[in-house]
Amino acid sequence: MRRWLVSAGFALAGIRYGWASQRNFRIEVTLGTVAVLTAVWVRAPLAPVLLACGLVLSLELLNTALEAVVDLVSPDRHPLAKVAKDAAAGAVLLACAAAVLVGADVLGPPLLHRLGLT
Ligand SMILES: Nc1ncnc2c1ncn2[C@@H]1O[C@H](COP(=O)(O)OP(=O)(O)OP(=O)(O)O)[C@@H](O)[C@H]1O
Repeated sequence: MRRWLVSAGFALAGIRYGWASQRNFRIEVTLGTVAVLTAVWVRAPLAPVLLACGLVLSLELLNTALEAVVDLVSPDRHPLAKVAKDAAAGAVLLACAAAVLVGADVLGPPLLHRLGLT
């Protein structure tokens, strides 16, 4: 149990670093919070919204980790460093696009109904 708590502490430190250093991570946390609160408000299913948020935030942290490793091993510019960073950024972009589609599909209809637009 103590070892698990120590590991969880390191993991939380990683999340704190992401929050402190990555503007995109802060934006995604904010948008995710808005999406979850909206889902609660319009009584939409929470699971797909939470999964989409988790996917985006997890990939953003992995992207941050990969950027740190690339900067460590390849401080000078290198084509493979570019491939690694661009691919990781592409993964985040794909997850964000999927999250927007999930949000529109899950939150859109009940939100329009709640606002009296349908
Ligand atoms: N060592 C490198 N070699 C080659 N290209 C690089 C290298 N470092 C960065 N790049 C290029 O510059 C882009 C931006 O890299 P950078 O490390 O500034 O990340 P970023 O997208 O600004 O992320 P963040 O703002 O989260 O730090 C990369 O996607 C890549 O195309």
